[in-house]
Amino acid sequence: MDDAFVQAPEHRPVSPLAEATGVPVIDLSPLIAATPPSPAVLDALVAEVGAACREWGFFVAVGHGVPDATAVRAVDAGRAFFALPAVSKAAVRRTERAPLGYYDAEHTKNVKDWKEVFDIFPHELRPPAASVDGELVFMNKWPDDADLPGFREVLEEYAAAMEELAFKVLELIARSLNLRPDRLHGFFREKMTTYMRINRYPPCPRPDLALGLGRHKDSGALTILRQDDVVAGLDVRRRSGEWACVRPLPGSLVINVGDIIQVWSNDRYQSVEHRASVNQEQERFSIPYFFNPAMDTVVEPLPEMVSEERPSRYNAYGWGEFFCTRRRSNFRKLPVDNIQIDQLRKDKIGQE
Ligand SMILES: O=C(O)CCC(=O)C(=O)O
Ligand SMILES: [Fe+2]
Repeated sequence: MDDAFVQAPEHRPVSPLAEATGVPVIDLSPLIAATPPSPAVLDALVAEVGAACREWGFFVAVGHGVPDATAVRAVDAGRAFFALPAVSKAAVRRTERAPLGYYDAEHTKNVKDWKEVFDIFPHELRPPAASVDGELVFMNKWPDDADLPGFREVLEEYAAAMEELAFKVLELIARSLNLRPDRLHGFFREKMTTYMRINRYPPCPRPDLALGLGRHKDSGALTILRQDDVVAGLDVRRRSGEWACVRPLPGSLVINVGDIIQVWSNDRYQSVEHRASVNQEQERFSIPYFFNPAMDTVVEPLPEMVSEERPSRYNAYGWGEFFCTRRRSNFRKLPVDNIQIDQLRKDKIGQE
């Protein structure tokens, strides 16, 4: 196996993984019922979501209202895309300037991931007419409709369902932090940098040495992940340092808070490390939806989350620059690791 894929010994998959995951399973069905939930039911749901974000940074959502058929069509569309001949995939390959589309050489913490991906922006960002040199172009690259009829429509339908759910979860999170229900919505109204990805992790001859996706924290606000219904692979890092496998639960969606919610909440909620393991026998598919704010968002602890007893723990940073730097660096192996959110901490605790 190519050395580029080999993880440092301390980050190689360990076996056996923690048996029971313990990641909370939360039933969101009160949110999608024909009649709005009673205050008591809503309060109970908000408390559950708050506890999961505080203690795990992750939860598994059921009763989320996204029709299974919509998700299954999206996974099948992904499967068909990756099965296309290399030349068709190369036609929509990501470039340094236009970082959406197909890619098979992403690195996480400078080690190559055992995967191929296809990325779209559900709301494309058209470059301004007088585009600055080097500015990234977030326009989708769709495969030829003759190769893959209906591909685009299926993914757009799935992305629309994700967006609807993302705003509902955002409201639950705002409520759980004692904020106005729509307090966070404004960050996502215009020019949002939300993107959706289809991951394919091929079978790997040395799953003990490589990872489908190296350990990382999601840098955006929220991630909603449709895992493979059958093939396990998502591992979440516990405070103990142990990796726990989030076993597939058909029809569920795995939701986690990213670095931005950690910062907005001034550390009340945590963005937790996770990774994708691979195996020798079966390919695995997953579809993360990264719900990210507008390009011009300045991320810092919300004033409501800061007090004399709990001063702001982070320096403000420009999300657009952070995001674009990441997209650029994913393009190739760098001599240093990417900037991590902990480097923006005022106290630098936990800095790697
Ligand atoms: O494929 C998975 O299970 C995890 C994907 C993920 O964490 C990511 O793409 O950021
Ligand atoms: Fe992730």
